[in-house]
Amino acid sequence: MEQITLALAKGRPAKKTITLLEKTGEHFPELTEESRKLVFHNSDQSIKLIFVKAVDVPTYVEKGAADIGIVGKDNILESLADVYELLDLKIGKCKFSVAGKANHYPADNQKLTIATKYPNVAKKHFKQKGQPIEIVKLNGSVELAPLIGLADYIVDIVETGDTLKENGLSILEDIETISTRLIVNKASFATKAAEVNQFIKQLKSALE
Ligand SMILES: Nc1ncnc2c1ncn2[C@@H]1O[C@H](COP(=O)(O)OP(=O)(O)OP(=O)(O)O)[C@@H](O)[C@H]1O
Ligand SMILES: O=P(O)(O)OC[C@H]1O[C@H](OP(=O)(O)OP(=O)(O)O)[C@H](O)[C@@H]1O
Repeated sequence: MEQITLALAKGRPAKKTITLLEKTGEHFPELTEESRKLVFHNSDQSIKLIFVKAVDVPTYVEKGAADIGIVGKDNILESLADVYELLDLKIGKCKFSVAGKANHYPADNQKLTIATKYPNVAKKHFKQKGQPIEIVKLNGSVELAPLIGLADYIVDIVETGDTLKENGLSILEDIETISTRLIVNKASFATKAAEVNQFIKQLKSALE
């Protein structure tokens, strides 16, 4: 059996993903919550685990630097990466929504300014609606943009809705539901079929 490289998103979803991984029966002896290491191996060295910034996971997988990636659907959609998405891990659940100070769009078809961490997702959504937009790409605190007049609306992740509520914003539309997914490099899916399928099988039973 060949070794597979598994890229995990660092940050918010990592803890639940690691718990799930441990449930597959694979043990990573050096992996602890405090560790700052970025590369780990399981006991029989069949899996190399690498920790990558969430937004970079689809790139690692598309380029073949990792055979498998575990990352939020938000990052997969935004990356436009050409990978197979094979499993929904049903964790990290949230959604993409459009929000603003007003709970409706202007009556005319005027160009709207949209602030977001996810320009590709926002462009695709408004293109489908035939709504002209201009994107303001931000890297966080997106809810601030409509409050200070930087944008008319935002496209952002909503989980509990608390951030919107506490900033006086309302949802105009939901775009898509998000959860953590397993993605696979297209070449690896052919050349390491046995290894990849075995890992997916283990994850599926850990999910039951
Ligand atoms: N309430 C939420 N807000 C943001 N992301 C969430 C939420 N709930 C689940 N997620 C998932 O967690 C991922 C974000 O994790 P995290 O915030 O650690 O990453 P990040 O945005 O890359 O972090 P950083 O702030 O370091 O840039 C998202 O890609 C999404 O799939
Ligand atoms: O609906 P809620 O439960 O309030 O969660 C949604 C918020 O969480 C995320 O921000 P994050 O904490 O990642 O901070 P950021 O501003 O750096 O993106 C997201 O961008 C929203 O702002």
